[in-house]
Amino acid sequence: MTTQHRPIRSFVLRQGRVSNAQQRSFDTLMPAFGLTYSETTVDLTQAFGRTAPKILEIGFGMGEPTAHIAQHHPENDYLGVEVHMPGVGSLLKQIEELGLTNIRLIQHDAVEVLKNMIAPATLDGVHIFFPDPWHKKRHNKRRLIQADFVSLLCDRLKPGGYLHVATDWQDYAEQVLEVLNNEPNLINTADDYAPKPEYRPLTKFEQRGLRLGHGVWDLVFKRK
Ligand SMILES: C[S@@+](CC[C@H](N)C(=O)[O-])C[C@H]1O[C@@H](n2cnc3c(N)ncnc32)[C@H](O)[C@@H]1O
Repeated sequence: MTTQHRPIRSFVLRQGRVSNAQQRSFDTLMPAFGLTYSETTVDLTQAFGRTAPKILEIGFGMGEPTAHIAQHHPENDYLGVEVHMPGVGSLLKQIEELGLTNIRLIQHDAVEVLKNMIAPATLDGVHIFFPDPWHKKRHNKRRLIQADFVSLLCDRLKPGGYLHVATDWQDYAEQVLEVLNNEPNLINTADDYAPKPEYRPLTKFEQRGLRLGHGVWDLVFKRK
């Protein structure tokens, strides 16, 4: 176990302009796989056209883990929320290439989506992989995982549903652990950090980081 603070992936994610291919995927596939943000709750059964476990992913970035997980778990439906348009285009392209039918996307702020579009007790799981670390002390308050946000997540999770957070910043991991431990509606599935669940793929950045001795922390909690 390492105690370094260097990020493995956070700065690797390309936050650049939308490529032509991403734009094309966005234009052609968003009508089929995208949900428009609205201030009324969405019927997820209708949106996916079937009854199946519904997993929300917040901030999927370029979407490789999302596509991988959806491909290997066709029994589940995955709702991805991301603000970054090249990422949305990139995941749509993977949906097309892999022929996936169990992903829907919303390009919007996930906090507003949770508040307004997701009905209470509807989610079977929530994935938050490598949330922006906001590593400067004065920016820590911008971090997504805070007590109010976690309480909102708990309200939207079904009893028995899970929350899975992964981060490569040790001090963020410690903060997440503290916030989740303090949420009365959650119970830790491990003593503190969890082993990486089988479904979360190791990306090449993570593999490289692990080879260099950097750490990644998974936290998996269950809704009571
Ligand atoms: C460090 S990246 C990680 C991306 C991806 N999960 C991964 O593992 O590669 C964090 C992502 O969260 C997205 N994000 C941050 N705040 C968000 C919010 N409030 N709603 C939706 N997406 C958000 C950012 O646009 C960014 O793509």
